Amino acid sequence: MTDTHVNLGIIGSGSGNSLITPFWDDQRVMIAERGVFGGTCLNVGCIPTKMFVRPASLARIPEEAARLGVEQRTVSVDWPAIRDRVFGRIDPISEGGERYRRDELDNVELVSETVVLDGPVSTSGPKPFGDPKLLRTEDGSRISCEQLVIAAGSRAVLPDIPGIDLPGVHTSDTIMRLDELPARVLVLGGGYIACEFAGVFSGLGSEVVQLNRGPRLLSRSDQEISEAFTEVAAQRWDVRLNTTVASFSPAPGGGIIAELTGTRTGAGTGAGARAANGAAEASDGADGARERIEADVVLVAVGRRPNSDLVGAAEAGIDLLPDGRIAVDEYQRVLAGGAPVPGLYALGDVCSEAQLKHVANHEARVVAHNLEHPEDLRAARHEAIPGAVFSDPEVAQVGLTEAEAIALIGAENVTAKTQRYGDTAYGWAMEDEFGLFKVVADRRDGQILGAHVLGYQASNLIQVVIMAMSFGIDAYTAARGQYWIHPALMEVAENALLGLDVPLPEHPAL
Ligand SMILES: Cc1cc2nc3c(=O)[nH]c(=O)nc-3n(C[C@H](O)[C@H](O)[C@H](O)COP(=O)(O)OP(=O)(O)OC[C@H]3O[C@@H](n4cnc5c(N)ncnc54)[C@H](O)[C@@H]3O)c2cc1C
Ligand SMILES: NC(=O)c1ccc[n+]([C@@H]2O[C@H](COP(=O)([O-])OP(=O)(O)OC[C@H]3O[C@@H](n4cnc5c(N)ncnc54)[C@H](O)[C@@H]3O)[C@@H](O)[C@H]2O)c1
Repeated sequence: MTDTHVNLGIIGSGSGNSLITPFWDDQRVMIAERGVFGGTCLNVGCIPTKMFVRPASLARIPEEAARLGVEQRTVSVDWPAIRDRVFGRIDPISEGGERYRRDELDNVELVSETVVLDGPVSTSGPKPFGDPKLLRTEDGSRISCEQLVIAAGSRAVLPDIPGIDLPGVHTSDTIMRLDELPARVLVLGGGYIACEFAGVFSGLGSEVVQLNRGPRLLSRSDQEISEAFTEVAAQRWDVRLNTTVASFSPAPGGGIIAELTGTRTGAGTGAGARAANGAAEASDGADGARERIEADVVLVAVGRRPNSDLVGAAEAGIDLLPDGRIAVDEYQRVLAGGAPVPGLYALGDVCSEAQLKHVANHEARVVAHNLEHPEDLRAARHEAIPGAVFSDPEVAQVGLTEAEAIALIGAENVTAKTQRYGDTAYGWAMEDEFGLFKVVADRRDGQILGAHVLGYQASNLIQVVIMAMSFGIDAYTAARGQYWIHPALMEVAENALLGLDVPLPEHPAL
């Protein structure tokens, strides 16, 4: 590649790819992608994982049907067919997107390799974009960018455990492409990714053992929801809490042996747990030897780190947060020495606290506007960011947990209501046993501070509270200012809102 100058440079083809709007049709654009075109969400994240979640949920239906007097059987699970359906749809989208960027746009150059910042960034220079931002490719070519966006994402953290590099030890990047459904899966971690894959593999019929370092799964969720999720998960697969892995080693007949460390508490009691306990080689007997678990594959899901190092951010003098994220201001402008670098933006996992696709996409819309309108910058909105864990059961949340609300405004000013699905009409129809819809609000004015949902369709049911929070609708008005279809499951949200101890507005809706 020869040295070149572009009006817009973009590092990363995930949400970064959406920045190339028609505005740039007559200007030079360079987009760099070191991996598979389209980024995490499309290729190894949100989309394929949820395409596995759906068949896993279907495979579990007989358990629920039996409670309602219907006998069904999941006869078989065809892993290669499920996998090929997922990637048969995704891979062509990635390939088509790459082809379009590479071949069909005269003004856009796709650089399919790692690019890094070449030298320190400058907070001065001519208005409005400052000094050019310089990049270096692997072959040493230089790209000078009038404006540059770092949308370099994040990658799985691999803890320093002996044997972590054995072939049977996977991250979410590789585990979905396995040749066959593993009979025994060991999942390390208790967050989003670990809980989603534990749900998928146990639903499809694998024996799953999930190890978490802390005392609860989804420990950043509201405590009541996290405890309830941990309890239900432990009935479906084997959950080991306060436990991690000291080492991995190859098992004699293939597979992996994990040597555990930590106190073993909270082990599951349900069908999945019993099956998986059978696969565990408990050997922490009187001799003090550590317990060992043998599995066909291991999934390591203990967090993701921002890719700021892969773009040479520290070397270029960019401010980094303690966890390695690039520091940005409210307009998504990258900071150096505490000051914004003109014409240099970051978005998505490389800079955001919430590593979520809808956040990366919102920030991309903000950055797209700011690139095109440098004299009319718009700020990103980071309030009421929702998230959902598509495990079995689902968990969804928005805003503050009850504990966070108490810490912020004092226990005397917080009201919370947890409505059980099972105490609503549709919950009776479902014979629901564990679903919860919790709302947290400010007792003084009824402002909704957060919502936390566990159970069927949690990711959809929560949207009504996200909307109320986003538009500043108080809890009473959200509940009584609209009709709720009877007897839809959504009544669980209405009942939770009505159960809060909040003042009535001046003219309360009836
Ligand atoms: C298994 C899994 C499931 C997920 N499920 C969900 C979900 O259900 N809902 C949700 O909201 N979020 C989910 N997420 C999170 C979501 O995928 C991310 O938040 C989102 O994709 C981040 O987008 P991004 O554009 O910031 O980064 P990415 O999409 O990761 O794009 C960054 C790109 O930059 C490239 N790159 C990095 N450095 C360089 C360099 N120096 N030179 C050239 N290229 C470079 C990378 O190769 C990468 O392709 C999931 C994540 C995972 C891993
Ligand atoms: N549905 C979604 O929106 C979705 C799905 C997947 C991923 N994501 C995003 O990706 C991010 C990363 O996901 P993640 O699950 O890897 O990380 P996470 O930060 O959500 O959870 C990491 C978990 O691993 C545990 N842990 C850490 N070190 C450990 C060790 N050595 N042994 C055992 N347990 C250990 C932690 O206690 C924690 O429970 C999420 O925070 C989320 O933002 C979102």
